[in-house]
Amino acid sequence: MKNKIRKQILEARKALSAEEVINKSTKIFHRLQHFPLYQNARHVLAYIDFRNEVKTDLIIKDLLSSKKNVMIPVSIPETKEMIISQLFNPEKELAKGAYGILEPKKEFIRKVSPDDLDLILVPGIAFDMKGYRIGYGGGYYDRFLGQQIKKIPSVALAYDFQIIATVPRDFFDHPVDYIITETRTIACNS
Ligand SMILES: Nc1nc2c(c(=O)[nH]1)N(C=O)[C@@H](CNc1ccc(C(=O)N[C@@H](CCC(=O)O)C(=O)O)cc1)CN2
Ligand SMILES: Nc1ncnc2c1ncn2[C@@H]1O[C@H](COP(=O)(O)OP(=O)(O)OP(=O)(O)O)[C@@H](O)[C@H]1O
Repeated sequence: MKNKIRKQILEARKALSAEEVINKSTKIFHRLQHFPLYQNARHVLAYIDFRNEVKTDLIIKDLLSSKKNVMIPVSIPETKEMIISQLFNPEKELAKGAYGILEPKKEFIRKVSPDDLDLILVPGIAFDMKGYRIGYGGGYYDRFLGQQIKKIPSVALAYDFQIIATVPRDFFDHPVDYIITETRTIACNS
């Protein structure tokens, strides 16, 4: 079931033009900028978008220019775990890593404890209103969110068409707290 939904939504996302991706991502960025959790956050886990995901370049620039701490995930395919690394200069520090996603080059990996974060921005393929999520199937974010000692607020960034009626739930799934799309901000309070 998750596989079928994944395939369907990925097809729709693939069909977006570069212009649509930029327009929608810019709207999502502006909504995020008005969001108090974002305004007050000092340590933010972002992600580096790939394959037509909601773009994060404006967000990362905004955070860095506000002297905030930006972290990004580094995937470890062997264990399907991710470590998080602080990013200072996206132009200089990144190169293609696992799955073709941009990651810090070895010399720029600056490992940070997940407990030092105060906001997590979550990528994904499909979400429901309760915050349940379908990703690429690696379980990276489920493992990561399950690892936390204290609960850190999480905000998914998604296009409207990525919100579906219900995402099938597994015992290891961790719902996100909010979803921001180009037209709405959803509080999942599940
Ligand atoms: N931008 C971004 N970064 C992210 C994620 C994400 O969804 N988006 N992840 C969120 O979890 C993690 C990476 N997870 C991924 C898991 C699988 C595949 C993938 O391409 N899988 C192949 C099949 C397996 C393989 O090639 O080994 C596929 O889908 O065809 C990509 C990313 C960490 N970083
Ligand atoms: N906390 C966990 N401990 C062990 N295995 C887990 C955990 N979370 C998820 N898994 C495993 O990871 C696999 C992927 O789960 P799922 O399809 O829900 O991933 P996803 O949320 O779509 O992927 P991603 O988080 O990488 O975007 C499942 O086979 C599941 O058994």
